[in-house]
Amino acid sequence: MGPPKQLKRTFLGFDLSTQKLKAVLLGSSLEVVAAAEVKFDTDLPEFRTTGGANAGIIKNEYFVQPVMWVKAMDIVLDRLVMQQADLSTVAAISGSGQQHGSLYWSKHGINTLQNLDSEKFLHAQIDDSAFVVNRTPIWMDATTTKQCLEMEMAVGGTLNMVELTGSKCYERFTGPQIRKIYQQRCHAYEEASRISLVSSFISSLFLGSVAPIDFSDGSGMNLLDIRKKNWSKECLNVCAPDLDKRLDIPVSPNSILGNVSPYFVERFSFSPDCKVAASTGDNPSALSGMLVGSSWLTISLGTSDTLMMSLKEPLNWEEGHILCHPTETEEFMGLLCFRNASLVREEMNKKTTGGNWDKFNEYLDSTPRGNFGNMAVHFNDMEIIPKVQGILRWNKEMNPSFPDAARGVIKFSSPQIEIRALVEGQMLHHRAVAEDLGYKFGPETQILVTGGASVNKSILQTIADVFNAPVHIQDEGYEAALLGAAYRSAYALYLQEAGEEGTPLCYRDYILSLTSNKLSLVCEPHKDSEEIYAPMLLRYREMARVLSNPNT
Ligand SMILES: Nc1ncnc2c1ncn2[C@@H]1O[C@H](COP(=O)(O)OP(=O)(O)O)[C@@H](O)[C@H]1O
Ligand SMILES: O=C(CO)[C@@H](O)[C@H](O)COP(=O)(O)O
Repeated sequence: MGPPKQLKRTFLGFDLSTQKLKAVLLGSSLEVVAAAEVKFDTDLPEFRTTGGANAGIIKNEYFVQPVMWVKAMDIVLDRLVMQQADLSTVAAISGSGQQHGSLYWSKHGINTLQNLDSEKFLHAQIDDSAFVVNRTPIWMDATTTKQCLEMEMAVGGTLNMVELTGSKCYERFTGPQIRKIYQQRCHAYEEASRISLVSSFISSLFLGSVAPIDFSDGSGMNLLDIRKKNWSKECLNVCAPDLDKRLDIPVSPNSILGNVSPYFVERFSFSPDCKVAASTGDNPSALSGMLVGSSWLTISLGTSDTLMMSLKEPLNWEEGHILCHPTETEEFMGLLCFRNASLVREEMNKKTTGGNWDKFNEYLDSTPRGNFGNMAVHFNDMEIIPKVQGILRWNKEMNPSFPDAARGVIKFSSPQIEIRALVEGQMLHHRAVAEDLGYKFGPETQILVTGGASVNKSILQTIADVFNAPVHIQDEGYEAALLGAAYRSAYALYLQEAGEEGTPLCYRDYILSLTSNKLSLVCEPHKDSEEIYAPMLLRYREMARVLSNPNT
């Protein structure tokens, strides 16, 4: 007799983020059984991405070809199989997707999705003709200022948009992006039978039909009423005509959407009973993968740097975002996203050390906290908060009464000082934005960091010092967004199986009852951190102001 069914169960999670598609297979104790990834720049060079994205000819325009993501799915599944991953044991699947990006399905594409031939690769079937927009906008795109203004004006102003959807209109949010396509490529909009987010696209592939959008990732569109957890008719109307049909009704991120499509049963031996759960955005998924209490601040250092926190009630933030919570579905999450993050650190690393992170850390560690008064703000691309672009360096004498130097013409005297000024400047920026929105850092603050750069202890130490709080990482060694996807699939299945009977455990209790994934304290702030960084926070704010208004 084989082991009981429960013991053989595994859970499959995907994270389709900016630079990679990652997959993880978790066993019944949520331990990692197999993992694989596909890096777009290097594994799929034919798509010519840099940092996972294609830059357009217009300033601040970024897109990808959706077929790249389909091809990546073919490869990542093959890589799992090569590791002897037994996909017949998968009980449920879910995904995490970079937020805000959108895909526009043609009628033909939907038909293909529903009738996949298991003898062929996905990308040989779901090809360019499956989408009516083949340069599909992703979160890095910031070309929709006009549409943002129009949408806000049509709902009665910025505050009304914030009150309704949890965010003012942001260029990368999906609503303004859809409106731009409707205005500039009216024919393509008309031909688009359905619109997916990157997250719901992952579920769609496995379901064999276009999956609904979950209301946590749906909160990143400027279209969802975050209190009602449904589309706001007002926002849909001011965005584009007949949008409700193209979006379908949003669902809870804890939903099971159906069984895996026959394609995966025939090609990869998935069980026909394997369930496909709703996928969600990578930041909500990261919060789901970080099993901490609501008082923790969580930080993801992915392509973007993001700060996330759980909130009982939605706040009316004029900057930043309030999203529906991905697991405690009556609650909310706060999200602050910063564009100038890993790619800026990476560029500095290339320039100063030829791309050697060990050397980068050696340089960072060789300079004192506070950097002898040298500070920098690096907004290489237009930052999200504040909406400013440019680089500014100040040494200790520099202040706003030296406007010429303030324009960033001076470079520091050594790579060591450059690197510390960059990393301290980024973290001061993140802290200042959070504080300015009312987030209180105090002796009780604890931070959990995830994302690609969370392996870097010297950056984590700078975070501990600038935020004056202990920094932890998860022991598992996999990123929280990816783990969160697999965890959520397990929970969605548990809820479905619990049915109407009894009171099911809440997400955190259920996941903690299965997993032994622990946190490790990696860095404590130095005793004099507040003394050093409190005045630098004030100086950072002044630098951001000067950068916004160079003539003042
Ligand atoms: N040792 C390191 N130190 C600092 N940053 C690192 C290190 N290793 C990887 N990274 C950064 O991690 C980023 C990728 O993070 P990841 O979370 O995988 O991105 P995404 O999820 O957005 O695709 C890279 O851009 C790289 O700069
Ligand atoms: O735009 C946002 C959040 O609002 C970004 O955080 C994207 O969700 C991309 O995430 P990463 O690939 O950087 O993890």
